[in-house]
Amino acid sequence: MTLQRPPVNSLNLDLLKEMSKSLDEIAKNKSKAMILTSASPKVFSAGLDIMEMYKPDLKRVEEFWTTLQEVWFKLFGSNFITAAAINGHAPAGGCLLAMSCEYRVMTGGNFSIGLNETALGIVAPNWFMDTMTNTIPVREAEYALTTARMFNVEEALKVGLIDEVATDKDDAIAKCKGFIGKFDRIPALARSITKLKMRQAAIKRLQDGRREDLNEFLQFVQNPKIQKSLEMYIQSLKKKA
Ligand SMILES: CCCCCCC/C=C/C(=O)SCCNC(=O)CCNC(=O)[C@H](O)C(C)(C)COP(=O)(O)OP(=O)(O)OC[C@H]1O[C@@H](n2cnc3c(N)ncnc32)[C@H](O)[C@@H]1OP(=O)(O)O
Repeated sequence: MTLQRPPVNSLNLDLLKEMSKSLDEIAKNKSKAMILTSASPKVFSAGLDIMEMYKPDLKRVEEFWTTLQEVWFKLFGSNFITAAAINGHAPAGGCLLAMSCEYRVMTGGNFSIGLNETALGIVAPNWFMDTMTNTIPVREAEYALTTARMFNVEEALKVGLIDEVATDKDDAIAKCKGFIGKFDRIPALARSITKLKMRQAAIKRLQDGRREDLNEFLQFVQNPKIQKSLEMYIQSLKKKA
């Protein structure tokens, strides 16, 4: 699955809906595995489209959040094998997508990956945190989340946020295929049940608290202080350009 929403693959409602549909198709056509990557040469995904959260239309932003939850359920909780060929920056929601896969290969270069929400004055939801603690040790996750740490490729490898480094996108995809090939001699049902058991607690937590998570998000997004933080962050992104 190749993300292709220039310039930075930010996740707006339309892209999330497309991803949700594609994940359904992959599950339905009984594909063995999926590799998630990006058509951009330098950005895997810039995370959630901040413009969806800035001065939002309430009905749309509610659909935006529930679709994001759905994409996470379908990706994190998929039966099929998932790997991410991370060929560029992967902040926040971009990092979430990568961490929701079972294996991550990142191309070397001046790219960064991490959950930087606190830098925007916002708090990553519990299920973002759960996805991170499913990937790297809890202590490292707490430190990274509170400090909005963006890891460079070497640091990400060292902490276990990524599994391998690749020279370029083709190499990243080849390495993802290498990971997928490891399951050739493992019975598929045993593999997928094991994966889902390992992920069950995080999945159940969001299933049980889905409405509460949405309400919390809706409150956040209507909070004037959060809106101010988002406005300042958008300005800083524009100034950079
Ligand atoms: C309100 C309650 C919230 C509850 C919790 C929500 C959890 C949130 C999760 C998230 O994912 S929030 C999004 C966090 N993402 C970021 O902080 C990434 C910001 N972007 C960047 O750091 C950089 O753009 C990049 C990804 C490193 C790429 O850099 P590059 O130099 O290649 O591109 P830019 O010139 O910076 O950007 C081009 C263009 O795109 C706009 N843009 C960038 N990121 C986003 C984004 N996430 N959403 C919307 N738009 C984005 C950027 O402003 C530029 O626009 P123009 O100036 O061309 O108009």
